[in-house]
Amino acid sequence: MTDPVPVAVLGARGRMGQEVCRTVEAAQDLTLVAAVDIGDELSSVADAGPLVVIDFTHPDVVMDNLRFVIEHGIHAVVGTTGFTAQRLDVVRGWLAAAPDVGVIVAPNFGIGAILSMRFAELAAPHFESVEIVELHHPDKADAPSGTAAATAHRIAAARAAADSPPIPDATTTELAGARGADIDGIRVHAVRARGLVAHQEIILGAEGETLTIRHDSLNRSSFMPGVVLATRQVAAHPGLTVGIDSLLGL
Ligand SMILES: NC(=O)C1=CN([C@@H]2O[C@H](COP(=O)(O)OP(=O)(O)OC[C@H]3O[C@@H](n4cnc5c(N)ncnc54)[C@H](OP(=O)(O)O)[C@@H]3O)[C@@H](O)[C@H]2O)C=CC1
Ligand SMILES: O=C(O)C1=N[C@H](C(=O)O)C[C@H](O)C1
Repeated sequence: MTDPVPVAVLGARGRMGQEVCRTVEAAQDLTLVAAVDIGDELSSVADAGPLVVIDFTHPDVVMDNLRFVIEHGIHAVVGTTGFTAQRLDVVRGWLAAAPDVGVIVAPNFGIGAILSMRFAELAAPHFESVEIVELHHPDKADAPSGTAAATAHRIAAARAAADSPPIPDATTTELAGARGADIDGIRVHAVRARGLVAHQEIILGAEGETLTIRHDSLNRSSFMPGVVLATRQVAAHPGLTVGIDSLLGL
């Protein structure tokens, strides 16, 4: 039997971090060597000797964390949101100097959420209209969600590849925000309400029919199979991997 993979968790006292620590401790092939949160020294992560760092912190700090981890030759599984195309390019730049290091950045590790994004991408060119509604707990720092932004980018790319016409919208008078955010021409609406965890609807419309693709994360255990899969595989995937679709064969 091989030794368990040493894992450190950043954001360990947070909602996701606590769930990830419990999951790592319960997995026979993984071992938790550091659980770090705000106020702890990042150097304690390197001192603990992890093969993989899992980051669920905050969009404002995740880039500093990633640079530290990559510079120390540690693989990273990142669930923290806030990754723009520019940020991903910066990560690729750091990885160019550390070609053996693997980094997986995924806006959503829930298998159902990942599938729903794929379904939306497939459906979008076949419908005149498409809008996204994401619904989350009110303690969430970022809006719209990373998942919604990624879904919008993928839908827009699929529509562009299919030469889809612009989405119809006759709005000429608007209270700011009423039509949501515009991400690559796709309208994204964010709802925050106590009791919710993480939910998303992609509403597609054509003459005489609508299709609604809905995903619900009812608790944070929904993200754990994807996090564990990425943690097990990241060392075998040097460079930057965005999303875990490829690990799932999608
Ligand atoms: N990819 C996915 O599948 C998922 C992604 N997420 C994303 O993960 C991130 C975290 O979400 P969630 O757990 O709900 O948020 P929380 O606020 O509950 O947890 C974040 C934790 O990170 C801590 N933290 C802040 N700065 C640092 C730092 N510099 N070093 C170490 N820890 C730090 C926070 O401390 P403090 O509270 O004191 O600031 C907090 O304990 C968000 O970006 C969220 O969108 C969430 C769910 C699933
Ligand atoms: O903050 C959350 O809770 C979540 N964040 C991720 C996102 O912004 O997409 C993933 C999931 O929606 C839960």
